[in-house]
Amino acid sequence: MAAFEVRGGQKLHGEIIPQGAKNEALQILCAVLLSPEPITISNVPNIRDVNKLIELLRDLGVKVGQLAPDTYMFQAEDVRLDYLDTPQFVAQARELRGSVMLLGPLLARYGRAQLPKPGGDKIGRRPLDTHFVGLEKLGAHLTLEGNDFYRMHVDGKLRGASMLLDEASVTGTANIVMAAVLAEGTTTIYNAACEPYLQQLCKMLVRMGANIQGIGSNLLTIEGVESLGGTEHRMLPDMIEIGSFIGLAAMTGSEITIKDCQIPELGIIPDTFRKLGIQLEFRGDDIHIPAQEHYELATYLDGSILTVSDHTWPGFTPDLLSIILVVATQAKGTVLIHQKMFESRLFFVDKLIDMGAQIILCDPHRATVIGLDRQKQLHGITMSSPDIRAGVALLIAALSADGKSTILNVEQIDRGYQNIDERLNALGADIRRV
Ligand SMILES: CC(=O)N[C@H]1[C@@H](OP(=O)(O)OP(=O)(O)OC[C@H]2O[C@@H](n3ccc(=O)[nH]c3=O)[C@H](O)[C@@H]2O)O[C@H](CO)[C@@H](O)[C@@H]1O
Ligand SMILES: C=C(OP(=O)(O)O)C(=O)O
Repeated sequence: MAAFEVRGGQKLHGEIIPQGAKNEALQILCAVLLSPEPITISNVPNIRDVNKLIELLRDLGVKVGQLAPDTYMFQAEDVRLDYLDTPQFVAQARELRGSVMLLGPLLARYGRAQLPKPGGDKIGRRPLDTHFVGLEKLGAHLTLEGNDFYRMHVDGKLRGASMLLDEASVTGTANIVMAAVLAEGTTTIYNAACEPYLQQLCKMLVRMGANIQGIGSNLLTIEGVESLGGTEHRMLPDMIEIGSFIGLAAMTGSEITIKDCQIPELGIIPDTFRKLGIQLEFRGDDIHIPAQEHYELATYLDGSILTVSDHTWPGFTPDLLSIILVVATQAKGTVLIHQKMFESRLFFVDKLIDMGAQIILCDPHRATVIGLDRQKQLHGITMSSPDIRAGVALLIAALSADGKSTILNVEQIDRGYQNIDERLNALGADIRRV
Protein backbone atom coordinates (compact mmCIF):
# COMPACT_ATOMS: atom_id res chain seq x y z
CA MET A 1 0.00 0.00 0.00
CA ALA A 2 1.47 3.33 -1.04
CA ALA A 3 1.38 6.41 1.20
CA PHE A 4 1.94 10.16 0.88
CA GLU A 5 4.20 11.99 3.27
CA VAL A 6 3.09 15.59 3.19
CA ARG A 7 4.87 18.56 4.70
CA GLY A 8 2.18 21.18 5.07
CA GLY A 9 2.14 24.94 5.21
CA GLN A 10 3.62 25.70 1.76
CA LYS A 11 1.92 28.31 -0.41
CA LEU A 12 1.29 26.94 -3.89
CA HIS A 13 1.53 29.04 -7.00
CA GLY A 14 1.00 28.58 -10.72
CA GLU A 15 -1.17 27.00 -13.37
CA ILE A 16 -2.68 23.54 -13.43
CA ILE A 17 -4.51 21.70 -16.22
CA PRO A 18 -7.40 19.49 -15.11
CA GLN A 19 -7.41 15.88 -16.34
CA GLY A 20 -10.23 14.43 -18.43
CA ALA A 21 -13.33 13.49 -16.44
CA LYS A 22 -13.17 10.12 -14.65
CA ASN A 23 -16.90 9.43 -14.53
CA GLU A 24 -17.41 10.47 -18.15
CA ALA A 25 -14.50 8.26 -19.22
CA LEU A 26 -16.07 5.19 -17.59
CA GLN A 27 -19.32 5.69 -19.54
CA ILE A 28 -17.63 6.50 -22.84
CA LEU A 29 -15.29 3.49 -22.62
CA CYS A 30 -18.22 1.11 -22.07
CA ALA A 31 -19.99 2.65 -25.08
CA VAL A 32 -17.22 1.52 -27.46
CA LEU A 33 -18.83 -1.94 -27.24
CA LEU A 34 -21.84 -0.62 -29.14
CA SER A 35 -20.14 -0.44 -32.54
CA PRO A 36 -17.84 -2.66 -34.62
CA GLU A 37 -16.21 0.46 -36.08
CA PRO A 38 -13.21 2.42 -34.74
CA ILE A 39 -13.84 5.01 -32.02
CA THR A 40 -11.12 7.49 -31.09
CA ILE A 41 -11.24 9.03 -27.63
CA SER A 42 -9.03 11.88 -26.42
CA ASN A 43 -8.36 13.58 -23.07
CA VAL A 44 -8.51 10.15 -21.42
CA PRO A 45 -7.26 10.50 -17.82
CA ASN A 46 -4.36 8.27 -16.81
CA ILE A 47 -5.94 7.01 -13.57
CA ARG A 48 -6.36 3.57 -12.01
CA ASP A 49 -10.09 3.06 -12.66
CA VAL A 50 -9.85 4.11 -16.29
CA ASN A 51 -6.72 2.04 -16.94
CA LYS A 52 -8.40 -0.99 -15.40
CA LEU A 53 -11.44 -0.59 -17.62
CA ILE A 54 -9.25 -0.23 -20.72
CA GLU A 55 -7.43 -3.44 -19.74
CA LEU A 56 -10.76 -5.20 -19.23
CA LEU A 57 -11.99 -4.12 -22.67
CA ARG A 58 -8.74 -5.37 -24.24
CA ASP A 59 -9.15 -8.73 -22.50
CA LEU A 60 -12.73 -8.88 -23.84
CA GLY A 61 -11.29 -8.73 -27.34
CA VAL A 62 -11.67 -5.02 -28.10
CA LYS A 63 -8.74 -3.77 -30.21
CA VAL A 64 -7.06 -0.96 -28.30
CA GLY A 65 -4.41 1.35 -29.76
CA GLN A 66 -2.79 4.19 -27.81
CA LEU A 67 -2.29 7.01 -30.33
CA ALA A 68 -0.92 9.57 -27.84
CA PRO A 69 -0.54 9.63 -24.03
CA ASP A 70 -4.19 10.70 -23.64
CA THR A 71 -5.70 9.38 -26.89
CA TYR A 72 -6.88 5.85 -27.66
CA MET A 73 -8.52 4.08 -30.57
CA PHE A 74 -10.97 1.27 -29.75
CA GLN A 75 -12.58 -1.22 -32.10
CA ALA A 76 -15.08 -3.75 -30.75
CA GLU A 77 -15.24 -5.93 -33.86
CA ASP A 78 -14.66 -9.38 -32.33
CA VAL A 79 -15.77 -9.38 -28.73
CA ARG A 80 -14.93 -12.59 -26.82
CA LEU A 81 -18.12 -13.16 -24.86
CA ASP A 82 -16.62 -16.32 -23.32
CA TYR A 83 -14.26 -14.04 -21.39
CA LEU A 84 -17.29 -13.03 -19.27
CA ASP A 85 -17.23 -16.58 -17.83
CA THR A 86 -13.63 -16.38 -16.57
CA PRO A 87 -12.49 -15.66 -12.99
CA GLN A 88 -10.21 -12.94 -14.44
CA PHE A 89 -13.24 -11.01 -15.72
CA VAL A 90 -15.00 -11.34 -12.37
CA ALA A 91 -11.92 -10.07 -10.53
CA GLN A 92 -11.51 -7.11 -12.91
CA ALA A 93 -15.19 -6.11 -12.82
CA ARG A 94 -15.21 -6.20 -9.01
CA GLU A 95 -12.49 -3.57 -8.87
CA LEU A 96 -14.44 -0.57 -10.14
CA ARG A 97 -17.94 0.85 -10.16
CA GLY A 98 -17.77 1.77 -13.85
CA SER A 99 -17.79 -1.90 -14.92
CA VAL A 100 -21.54 -1.94 -14.23
CA MET A 101 -22.00 0.00 -17.47
CA LEU A 102 -20.86 -2.99 -19.53
CA LEU A 103 -24.34 -4.47 -19.00
CA GLY A 104 -26.33 -2.15 -21.30
CA PRO A 105 -24.00 -2.29 -24.33
CA LEU A 106 -23.43 -6.07 -24.07
CA LEU A 107 -27.17 -6.76 -23.86
CA ALA A 108 -27.94 -4.42 -26.75
CA ARG A 109 -25.32 -5.83 -29.06
CA TYR A 110 -25.02 -9.49 -28.01
CA GLY A 111 -28.20 -10.23 -26.04
CA ARG A 112 -26.32 -11.43 -23.00
CA ALA A 113 -24.33 -9.90 -20.16
CA GLN A 114 -23.16 -10.82 -16.69
CA LEU A 115 -21.40 -9.10 -13.86
CA PRO A 116 -20.38 -9.52 -10.24
CA LYS A 117 -21.36 -6.77 -7.82
CA PRO A 118 -19.13 -3.93 -9.06
CA GLY A 119 -16.52 -2.18 -6.92
CA GLY A 120 -15.98 1.53 -6.35
CA ASP A 121 -16.10 3.61 -3.21
CA LYS A 122 -17.47 2.01 -0.05
CA ILE A 123 -19.63 4.96 0.92
CA GLY A 124 -22.89 3.28 1.95
CA ARG A 125 -25.51 1.27 0.13
CA ARG A 126 -25.24 1.68 -3.63
CA PRO A 127 -28.30 -0.12 -5.02
CA LEU A 128 -28.38 -1.24 -8.64
CA ASP A 129 -32.14 -1.77 -8.82
CA THR A 130 -32.71 1.16 -11.19
CA HIS A 131 -30.30 -0.44 -13.69
CA PHE A 132 -32.04 -3.82 -13.64
CA VAL A 133 -35.61 -2.52 -13.58
CA GLY A 134 -34.83 -0.29 -16.58
CA LEU A 135 -33.14 -3.08 -18.55
CA GLU A 136 -35.99 -5.46 -17.71
CA LYS A 137 -38.49 -2.92 -19.05
CA LEU A 138 -36.58 -3.15 -22.34
CA GLY A 139 -37.19 -6.92 -22.34
CA ALA A 140 -34.06 -8.30 -20.66
CA HIS A 141 -34.30 -11.09 -18.07
CA LEU A 142 -32.29 -11.03 -14.85
CA THR A 143 -31.07 -14.04 -12.88
CA LEU A 144 -29.50 -13.33 -9.51
CA GLU A 145 -26.85 -15.69 -8.14
CA GLY A 146 -26.57 -15.15 -4.40
CA ASN A 147 -26.91 -11.44 -4.04
CA ASP A 148 -23.73 -10.48 -5.75
CA PHE A 149 -23.71 -11.97 -9.25
CA TYR A 150 -26.05 -10.89 -12.02
CA ARG A 151 -26.81 -12.64 -15.32
CA MET A 152 -28.98 -11.02 -17.98
CA HIS A 153 -30.19 -12.18 -21.36
CA VAL A 154 -32.68 -11.14 -24.03
CA ASP A 155 -34.83 -13.45 -26.15
CA GLY A 156 -34.51 -11.86 -29.58
CA LYS A 157 -34.03 -8.09 -29.48
CA LEU A 158 -34.51 -5.44 -26.80
CA ARG A 159 -37.74 -3.51 -27.32
CA GLY A 160 -38.28 0.18 -26.59
CA ALA A 161 -40.45 1.04 -23.57
CA SER A 162 -41.56 4.00 -21.47
CA MET A 163 -40.19 4.17 -17.97
CA LEU A 164 -40.13 6.44 -14.96
CA LEU A 165 -36.96 5.76 -12.98
CA ASP A 166 -37.33 5.44 -9.22
CA GLU A 167 -34.12 7.44 -8.84
CA ALA A 168 -32.05 9.49 -11.24
CA SER A 169 -29.10 7.11 -11.11
CA VAL A 170 -26.06 8.30 -13.08
CA THR A 171 -24.66 4.93 -14.13
CA GLY A 172 -28.19 3.47 -14.25
CA THR A 173 -29.31 6.06 -16.80
CA ALA A 174 -26.14 5.44 -18.84
CA ASN A 175 -26.82 1.69 -18.89
CA ILE A 176 -30.43 2.12 -20.00
CA VAL A 177 -29.52 4.70 -22.67
CA MET A 178 -26.82 2.42 -24.10
CA ALA A 179 -29.29 -0.46 -24.26
CA ALA A 180 -32.12 1.63 -25.74
CA VAL A 181 -30.14 3.07 -28.65
CA LEU A 182 -30.06 -0.38 -30.29
CA ALA A 183 -33.54 -1.52 -29.13
CA GLU A 184 -36.48 -1.90 -31.51
CA GLY A 185 -38.79 1.14 -31.31
CA THR A 186 -39.06 4.10 -28.96
CA THR A 187 -37.88 4.37 -25.36
CA THR A 188 -38.71 7.25 -23.04
CA ILE A 189 -36.77 7.62 -19.82
CA TYR A 190 -38.30 10.06 -17.33
CA ASN A 191 -36.38 11.08 -14.19
CA ALA A 192 -33.21 10.39 -16.16
CA ALA A 193 -29.95 11.65 -14.67
CA CYS A 194 -28.49 14.48 -16.77
CA GLU A 195 -24.95 15.11 -15.45
CA PRO A 196 -22.49 16.43 -18.06
CA TYR A 197 -21.12 12.86 -18.13
CA LEU A 198 -24.47 11.68 -19.53
CA GLN A 199 -24.82 14.61 -21.88
CA GLN A 200 -21.39 13.77 -23.28
CA LEU A 201 -22.34 10.08 -23.65
CA CYS A 202 -25.57 10.96 -25.47
CA LYS A 203 -23.79 13.40 -27.78
CA MET A 204 -21.23 10.74 -28.67
CA LEU A 205 -23.97 8.17 -29.33
CA VAL A 206 -25.75 10.67 -31.62
CA ARG A 207 -22.51 11.14 -33.57
CA MET A 208 -22.41 7.33 -33.91
CA GLY A 209 -25.90 7.38 -35.46
CA ALA A 210 -28.21 7.11 -32.43
CA ASN A 211 -31.42 9.10 -32.24
CA ILE A 212 -31.75 10.74 -28.80
CA GLN A 213 -33.95 13.74 -27.96
CA GLY A 214 -33.96 15.70 -24.70
CA ILE A 215 -30.22 15.55 -24.00
CA GLY A 216 -29.45 17.56 -20.84
CA SER A 217 -32.99 17.17 -19.48
CA ASN A 218 -34.58 14.50 -17.26
CA LEU A 219 -36.76 13.22 -20.11
CA LEU A 220 -34.92 11.34 -22.83
CA THR A 221 -36.63 9.97 -25.92
CA ILE A 222 -34.65 7.39 -27.85
CA GLU A 223 -35.59 5.95 -31.22
CA GLY A 224 -33.70 2.69 -31.62
CA VAL A 225 -31.50 2.14 -34.69
CA GLU A 226 -30.17 -1.05 -36.35
CA SER A 227 -26.48 -0.34 -35.78
CA LEU A 228 -24.01 2.35 -34.75
CA GLY A 229 -20.85 3.55 -36.49
CA GLY A 230 -17.50 4.89 -35.34
CA THR A 231 -16.72 8.41 -34.13
CA GLU A 232 -14.25 10.67 -32.35
CA HIS A 233 -14.88 11.96 -28.87
CA ARG A 234 -13.05 14.30 -26.49
CA MET A 235 -13.64 14.08 -22.75
CA LEU A 236 -14.57 17.18 -20.78
CA PRO A 237 -12.17 18.37 -18.07
CA ASP A 238 -12.97 16.69 -14.74
CA MET A 239 -15.32 19.00 -12.84
CA ILE A 240 -14.55 17.20 -9.59
CA GLU A 241 -10.83 17.79 -10.06
CA ILE A 242 -11.53 21.47 -10.83
CA GLY A 243 -13.57 21.78 -7.62
CA SER A 244 -10.82 20.01 -5.68
CA PHE A 245 -8.23 22.51 -6.96
CA ILE A 246 -10.47 25.48 -6.04
CA GLY A 247 -10.74 24.06 -2.51
CA LEU A 248 -7.00 23.39 -2.34
CA ALA A 249 -6.17 26.99 -3.35
CA ALA A 250 -8.51 28.46 -0.72
CA MET A 251 -7.45 26.17 2.10
CA THR A 252 -3.71 26.76 1.54
CA GLY A 253 -4.11 30.52 0.86
CA SER A 254 -2.53 30.00 -2.56
CA GLU A 255 -2.87 31.72 -5.91
CA ILE A 256 -3.70 29.15 -8.58
CA THR A 257 -5.03 29.32 -12.12
CA ILE A 258 -6.95 26.28 -13.37
CA LYS A 259 -6.69 26.16 -17.14
CA ASP A 260 -9.34 25.38 -19.77
CA CYS A 261 -12.18 24.52 -17.40
CA GLN A 262 -15.13 24.55 -19.88
CA ILE A 263 -16.80 26.85 -17.35
CA PRO A 264 -20.35 26.62 -18.78
CA GLU A 265 -20.31 22.86 -18.03
CA LEU A 266 -19.56 23.37 -14.32
CA GLY A 267 -23.15 24.19 -13.39
CA ILE A 268 -23.56 25.36 -9.82
CA ILE A 269 -20.05 24.35 -8.71
CA PRO A 270 -18.35 27.80 -8.90
CA ASP A 271 -21.23 29.54 -7.08
CA THR A 272 -21.19 26.92 -4.33
CA PHE A 273 -17.49 27.66 -3.65
CA ARG A 274 -18.34 31.38 -3.70
CA LYS A 275 -20.81 30.75 -0.85
CA LEU A 276 -17.79 29.75 1.22
CA GLY A 277 -16.41 33.23 0.57
CA ILE A 278 -13.83 32.03 -1.97
CA GLN A 279 -13.07 34.51 -4.72
CA LEU A 280 -13.03 33.03 -8.22
CA GLU A 281 -12.20 35.02 -11.29
CA PHE A 282 -13.11 33.72 -14.74
CA ARG A 283 -10.33 34.66 -17.18
CA GLY A 284 -11.61 33.43 -20.52
CA ASP A 285 -12.03 29.71 -19.86
CA ASP A 286 -9.54 29.67 -16.96
CA ILE A 287 -10.48 29.98 -13.29
CA HIS A 288 -8.11 32.13 -11.27
CA ILE A 289 -8.20 31.85 -7.49
CA PRO A 290 -6.26 34.69 -5.82
CA ALA A 291 -4.38 34.11 -2.56
CA GLN A 292 -6.87 34.79 0.23
CA GLU A 293 -5.91 35.17 3.86
CA HIS A 294 -9.55 34.93 4.98
CA TYR A 295 -12.79 33.68 3.46
CA GLU A 296 -16.15 34.06 5.12
CA LEU A 297 -19.11 31.69 4.83
CA ALA A 298 -22.34 33.20 3.55
CA THR A 299 -25.50 33.00 5.63
CA TYR A 300 -29.07 32.92 4.35
CA LEU A 301 -30.73 36.32 3.89
CA ASP A 302 -32.28 36.13 7.35
CA GLY A 303 -28.86 35.53 8.89
CA SER A 304 -29.39 31.82 9.58
CA ILE A 305 -26.63 29.23 9.09
CA LEU A 306 -25.89 28.08 5.55
CA THR A 307 -26.45 24.47 4.46
CA VAL A 308 -24.52 22.94 1.57
CA SER A 309 -26.09 19.69 0.40
CA ASP A 310 -25.84 17.36 -2.57
CA HIS A 311 -28.48 16.78 -5.21
CA THR A 312 -28.77 15.14 -8.60
CA TRP A 313 -27.69 17.37 -11.50
CA PRO A 314 -28.13 20.32 -11.93
CA GLY A 315 -27.84 20.35 -8.12
CA PHE A 316 -24.51 20.20 -6.36
CA THR A 317 -22.61 16.97 -6.96
CA PRO A 318 -22.10 14.68 -3.92
CA ASP A 319 -18.54 14.07 -5.12
CA LEU A 320 -17.48 17.57 -4.04
CA LEU A 321 -19.08 17.72 -0.59
CA SER A 322 -16.01 16.27 1.16
CA ILE A 323 -13.94 19.04 -0.42
CA ILE A 324 -16.44 21.73 0.64
CA LEU A 325 -16.35 20.30 4.15
CA VAL A 326 -12.57 20.44 4.49
CA VAL A 327 -12.37 23.97 3.08
CA ALA A 328 -15.04 25.15 5.56
CA THR A 329 -12.77 24.14 8.47
CA GLN A 330 -10.63 27.26 7.85
CA ALA A 331 -13.44 29.63 6.82
CA LYS A 332 -14.94 32.28 9.05
CA GLY A 333 -18.42 31.16 10.12
CA THR A 334 -20.45 27.99 10.42
CA VAL A 335 -22.00 25.68 7.83
CA LEU A 336 -24.09 22.53 7.88
CA ILE A 337 -22.90 19.94 5.37
CA HIS A 338 -25.74 17.60 4.42
CA GLN A 339 -24.70 14.55 2.38
CA LYS A 340 -28.10 13.21 1.37
CA MET A 341 -27.15 10.54 -1.15
CA PHE A 342 -24.54 8.42 0.61
CA GLU A 343 -24.58 7.06 4.14
CA SER A 344 -20.91 6.58 4.95
CA ARG A 345 -19.22 9.43 3.22
CA LEU A 346 -18.78 11.77 6.18
CA PHE A 347 -17.02 9.44 8.62
CA PHE A 348 -13.64 10.78 7.52
CA VAL A 349 -14.33 13.91 9.59
CA ASP A 350 -12.89 12.01 12.60
CA LYS A 351 -9.48 12.49 11.00
CA LEU A 352 -10.05 16.21 10.52
CA ILE A 353 -11.12 16.47 14.16
CA ASP A 354 -7.85 14.74 15.14
CA MET A 355 -6.05 17.42 13.13
CA GLY A 356 -7.75 20.14 15.18
CA ALA A 357 -10.82 20.96 13.07
CA GLN A 358 -14.06 21.97 14.83
CA ILE A 359 -16.71 19.62 13.45
CA ILE A 360 -19.76 17.97 14.97
CA LEU A 361 -20.89 14.85 13.14
CA CYS A 362 -24.61 15.14 13.83
CA ASP A 363 -25.53 11.82 12.19
CA PRO A 364 -24.18 9.81 9.21
CA HIS A 365 -25.55 12.39 6.76
CA ARG A 366 -24.89 15.71 8.47
CA ALA A 367 -21.88 17.51 9.90
CA THR A 368 -21.67 21.02 11.30
CA VAL A 369 -18.37 22.76 10.65
CA ILE A 370 -17.33 25.69 12.79
CA GLY A 371 -14.65 27.47 10.80
CA LEU A 372 -11.36 28.37 12.51
CA ASP A 373 -10.73 31.43 10.30
CA ARG A 374 -7.02 30.50 10.45
CA GLN A 375 -6.88 31.45 14.14
CA LYS A 376 -5.54 27.94 14.63
CA GLN A 377 -3.76 25.83 12.02
CA LEU A 378 -4.61 22.14 11.60
CA HIS A 379 -1.70 19.87 12.62
CA GLY A 380 -0.30 16.91 10.71
CA ILE A 381 -1.20 13.34 11.70
CA THR A 382 -1.10 9.84 10.21
CA MET A 383 -4.38 8.82 8.58
CA SER A 384 -5.76 6.48 5.95
CA SER A 385 -7.78 7.46 2.91
CA PRO A 386 -11.21 5.78 3.11
CA ASP A 387 -12.45 6.80 -0.35
CA ILE A 388 -11.38 8.78 -3.35
CA ARG A 389 -12.86 12.21 -2.43
CA ALA A 390 -12.24 11.93 1.32
CA GLY A 391 -8.67 11.04 0.34
CA VAL A 392 -8.22 14.28 -1.55
CA ALA A 393 -9.97 16.24 1.22
CA LEU A 394 -7.41 14.79 3.66
CA LEU A 395 -4.59 15.65 1.25
CA ILE A 396 -5.84 19.26 1.13
CA ALA A 397 -6.02 19.33 4.94
CA ALA A 398 -2.48 17.92 5.15
CA LEU A 399 -1.13 20.52 2.69
CA SER A 400 -2.57 23.31 4.83
CA ALA A 401 -1.51 21.79 8.16
CA ASP A 402 1.40 22.50 10.42
CA GLY A 403 4.02 19.74 10.26
CA LYS A 404 4.12 16.34 8.62
CA SER A 405 1.12 14.18 7.75
CA THR A 406 1.14 10.65 6.39
CA ILE A 407 -1.79 9.53 4.26
CA LEU A 408 -2.03 5.77 3.86
CA ASN A 409 -3.96 3.88 1.18
CA VAL A 410 -3.40 6.50 -1.52
CA GLU A 411 -4.46 3.93 -4.14
CA GLN A 412 -7.90 5.33 -3.35
CA ILE A 413 -6.76 8.76 -4.52
CA ASP A 414 -5.00 7.28 -7.57
CA ARG A 415 -8.34 5.80 -8.67
CA GLY A 416 -9.44 9.23 -9.75
CA TYR A 417 -6.61 11.78 -9.69
CA GLN A 418 -3.82 11.58 -12.24
CA ASN A 419 -0.27 11.83 -10.76
CA ILE A 420 -1.66 14.16 -8.13
CA ASP A 421 1.59 14.26 -6.11
CA GLU A 422 3.75 15.27 -9.08
CA ARG A 423 1.24 17.83 -10.36
CA LEU A 424 0.86 19.51 -6.96
CA ASN A 425 4.61 19.39 -6.30
CA ALA A 426 5.02 21.36 -9.55
CA LEU A 427 2.97 24.11 -7.86
CA GLY A 428 5.22 24.08 -4.78
CA ALA A 429 3.64 21.36 -2.62
CA ASP A 430 5.83 18.95 -0.66
CA ILE A 431 4.35 15.48 -1.16
CA ARG A 432 6.51 12.35 -1.17
CA ARG A 433 5.13 9.01 -2.38
CA VAL A 434 6.56 6.25 -0.16
C1 LIG B 1 -18.72 5.84 -11.78
C2 LIG B 1 -19.65 6.96 -11.48
O1 LIG B 1 -20.13 7.63 -12.36
N1 LIG B 1 -19.86 7.20 -10.18
C3 LIG B 1 -20.73 8.30 -9.80
C4 LIG B 1 -22.16 7.86 -9.93
O2 LIG B 1 -22.33 6.70 -9.13
P1 LIG B 1 -23.65 5.83 -9.27
O3 LIG B 1 -24.21 5.88 -10.63
O4 LIG B 1 -23.28 4.53 -8.68
O5 LIG B 1 -24.65 6.59 -8.30
P2 LIG B 1 -26.23 6.73 -8.43
O6 LIG B 1 -26.54 7.95 -9.21
O7 LIG B 1 -26.82 5.44 -8.87
O8 LIG B 1 -26.66 6.93 -6.91
C5 LIG B 1 -25.88 7.57 -5.95
C6 LIG B 1 -26.55 7.46 -4.59
O9 LIG B 1 -27.56 8.42 -4.51
C7 LIG B 1 -28.80 7.80 -4.25
N2 LIG B 1 -29.79 8.54 -5.06
C8 LIG B 1 -29.57 8.72 -6.40
C9 LIG B 1 -30.49 9.40 -7.18
C10 LIG B 1 -31.64 9.90 -6.57
O10 LIG B 1 -32.50 10.49 -7.24
N3 LIG B 1 -31.82 9.71 -5.25
C11 LIG B 1 -30.90 9.05 -4.47
O11 LIG B 1 -31.09 8.90 -3.28
C12 LIG B 1 -28.66 6.35 -4.65
O12 LIG B 1 -29.51 5.51 -3.93
C13 LIG B 1 -27.19 6.10 -4.34
O13 LIG B 1 -27.00 5.77 -2.99
O14 LIG B 1 -23.02 8.90 -9.49
C14 LIG B 1 -22.85 9.26 -8.11
C15 LIG B 1 -23.90 10.32 -7.78
O15 LIG B 1 -23.66 11.52 -8.47
C16 LIG B 1 -21.42 9.75 -7.88
O16 LIG B 1 -21.21 9.98 -6.50
C17 LIG B 1 -20.40 8.73 -8.37
O17 LIG B 1 -19.11 9.31 -8.38
C1 LIG C 1 -17.86 7.76 -5.80
C2 LIG C 1 -16.99 7.95 -6.79
O1 LIG C 1 -16.55 7.01 -7.63
P1 LIG C 1 -17.10 5.51 -7.91
O2 LIG C 1 -18.53 5.66 -8.25
O3 LIG C 1 -16.26 5.08 -9.06
O4 LIG C 1 -16.86 4.74 -6.66
C3 LIG C 1 -16.41 9.28 -7.07
O5 LIG C 1 -15.89 9.44 -8.19
O6 LIG C 1 -16.43 10.16 -6.19
